[in-house]
Amino acid sequence: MNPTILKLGGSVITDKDRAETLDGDALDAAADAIADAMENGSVSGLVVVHGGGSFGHHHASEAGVSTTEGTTDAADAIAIHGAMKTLNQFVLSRLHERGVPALPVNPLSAGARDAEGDLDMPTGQVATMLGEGFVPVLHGDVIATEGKGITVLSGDEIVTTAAEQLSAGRVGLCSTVPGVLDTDGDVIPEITAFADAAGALGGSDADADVTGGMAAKVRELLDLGAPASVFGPDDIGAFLDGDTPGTTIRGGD
Ligand SMILES: Nc1ncnc2c1ncn2[C@@H]1O[C@H](COP(=O)(O)OP(=O)(O)OP(=O)(O)O)[C@@H](O)[C@H]1O
Ligand SMILES: C=C(C)CCOP(=O)(O)O
Repeated sequence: MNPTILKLGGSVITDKDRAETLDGDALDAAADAIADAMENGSVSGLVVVHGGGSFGHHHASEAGVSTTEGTTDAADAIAIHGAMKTLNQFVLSRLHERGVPALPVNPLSAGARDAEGDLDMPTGQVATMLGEGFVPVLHGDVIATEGKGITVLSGDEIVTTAAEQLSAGRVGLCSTVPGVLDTDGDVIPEITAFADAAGALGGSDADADVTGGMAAKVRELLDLGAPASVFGPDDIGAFLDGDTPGTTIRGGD
């Protein structure tokens, strides 16, 4: 099976400017699109990953923790991780309400980074869940990091790692924007090098973002040996049905 990996941006399913605030309507719409695609057979194996939005980013920002800055304070780690599990529970419930057999996978308990920052995240449990017909739902999290305590692991990094290890057939990242935008605000159809969009690329509009917004997303996806789509919330259904909405990012093989 070559599963489809779909990331729901934290900025889509939460109000990123207000701490621990869900965007229930946006999450319902995303869950509807996923349930419809499962029901009509457009996707067989699906892995969902969601970002932090105002749950993870708010607590990480308060604690001064990012993908590179760590902490050895267990209370800070649990504040960030606990908020992500709360958001994960919301995502699971909305999927369950629609009959999607979603199961949680918490990265803190499943992986680590070495002193060079390289991520080791085994995905055997995800593959077995897929084989048994479940929809694994992973999320951005904190992760033990050699020499730094814990650091933040972004949902985007989980997407690229899982895509490689599971030989994903399709990879899609849903954010608040309809794709990667150029300096005129138009969607760039295809990016094959960072220079294609560098002039327009920035971080997230949200003050509390600790993982680098669109610029970090594009860098991450260029490292992936398979094409990935970046699109907005209205295009989740189209992506799951096999279209390539928004921006296609093609890195080297
Ligand atoms: N050139 C660009 N094109 C599109 N978005 C851009 C660009 N430059 C900066 N951005 C910002 O990047 C944001 C997307 O990154 P962000 O990290 O917020 O995404 P997300 O994955 O949806 O959320 P989260 O990180 O919480 O999961 C957009 O909402 C926009 O504010
Ligand atoms: C802030 C935390 C804990 C996760 C961040 O994941 P992202 O929103 O995908 O960048």
